Amino acid sequence: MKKITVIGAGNVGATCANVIAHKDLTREVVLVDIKEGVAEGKALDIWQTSSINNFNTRVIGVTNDYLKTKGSSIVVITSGLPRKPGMSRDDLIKTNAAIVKDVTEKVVKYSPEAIIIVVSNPLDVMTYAAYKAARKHSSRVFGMAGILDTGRYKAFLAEALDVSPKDIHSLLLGGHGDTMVPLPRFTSIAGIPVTDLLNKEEIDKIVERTKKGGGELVNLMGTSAWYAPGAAAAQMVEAIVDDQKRIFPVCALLNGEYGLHDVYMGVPVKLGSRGIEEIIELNLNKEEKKMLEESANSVKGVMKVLDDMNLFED
Ligand SMILES: NC(=O)c1ccc[n+]([C@@H]2O[C@H](COP(=O)([O-])OP(=O)(O)OC[C@H]3O[C@@H](n4cnc5c(N)ncnc54)[C@H](O)[C@@H]3O)[C@@H](O)[C@H]2O)c1
Ligand SMILES: O=C(O)C[C@H](O)C(=O)O
Repeated sequence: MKKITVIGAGNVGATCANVIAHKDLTREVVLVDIKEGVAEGKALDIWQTSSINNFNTRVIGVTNDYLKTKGSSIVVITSGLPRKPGMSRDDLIKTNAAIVKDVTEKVVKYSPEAIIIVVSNPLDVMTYAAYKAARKHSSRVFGMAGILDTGRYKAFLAEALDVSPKDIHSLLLGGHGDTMVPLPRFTSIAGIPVTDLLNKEEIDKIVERTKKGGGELVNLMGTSAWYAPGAAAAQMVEAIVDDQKRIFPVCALLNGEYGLHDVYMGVPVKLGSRGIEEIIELNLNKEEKKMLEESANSVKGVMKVLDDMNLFED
């Protein structure tokens, strides 16, 4: 049985631990937070739903006690500030980079073999920071955003078409920001191309709403989303625990794929027990390539801010 740790017991971390427990993937989930009592309380609350929701997974909460995370196979990092209305995800970099570096070093000390899934924002650059801090192969350090972003895209499409979201398949590339690249050309409803079912104007409207999907929720709630993000990270955990070889858009380190180097961004990957087992390269048209390049430039701009912070030796 694999031990799973979730760092950060706030909105996303607690939701993720809760969904993992409901899936009954493992015996033990450790939830860690820096705030005294928060992880302990939420873990106990989740555990007390076990007889109601019919699962065995024991969720244990700890305050900053990494010894309890020892030997974890998978660690999800959600610690860090969420944005407020008027902020971009990139505005979080200074605070969250220091947090992500610190927690990753502690995680790796006690669980050197762990696969790390980063959720903290700005996602692509925080995943890069975790990769630098973890000093392990990039197939074992990656980020969650694409499942969330395609989840939003599918929800909007399901509503527009009045069909089940379960029948919608789609892909998305790029950074987890307003330059993300949803791909209508790779979107189908039970195999039927979406372009046969909706006109360009209707699709464009849904693509634009998807790109700003995080901000829409921040404006509604005063903080960012958690149900879909927590469930999306749990779906990645499930694919790894069960060696499912699922194809998901995941924030991965690119080393030449899509003509990009040394940058973390969303691309389709095969996810299994070894982490990222393959990065899938799509045959993009000129317009899609241009949008991906723009997205990469935007992520690189934020990487420069991280570099200037001099948190890492090399
Ligand atoms: N990748 C995505 O798609 C996605 C989606 C949603 C949220 N996020 C990001 O996830 C992060 C968490 O969001 P949230 O809504 O759960 O925020 P939150 O404020 O509800 O929770 C964050 C938690 O992290 C804890 N924390 C802070 N520093 C810590 C440390 N050093 N060690 C352990 N715990 C620490 C806080 O005490 C808090 O409980 C944010 O950065 C947010 O932007 C990313
Ligand atoms: O939008 C945010 O700040 C949080 C997250 O990245 C999201 O897309 O919900």
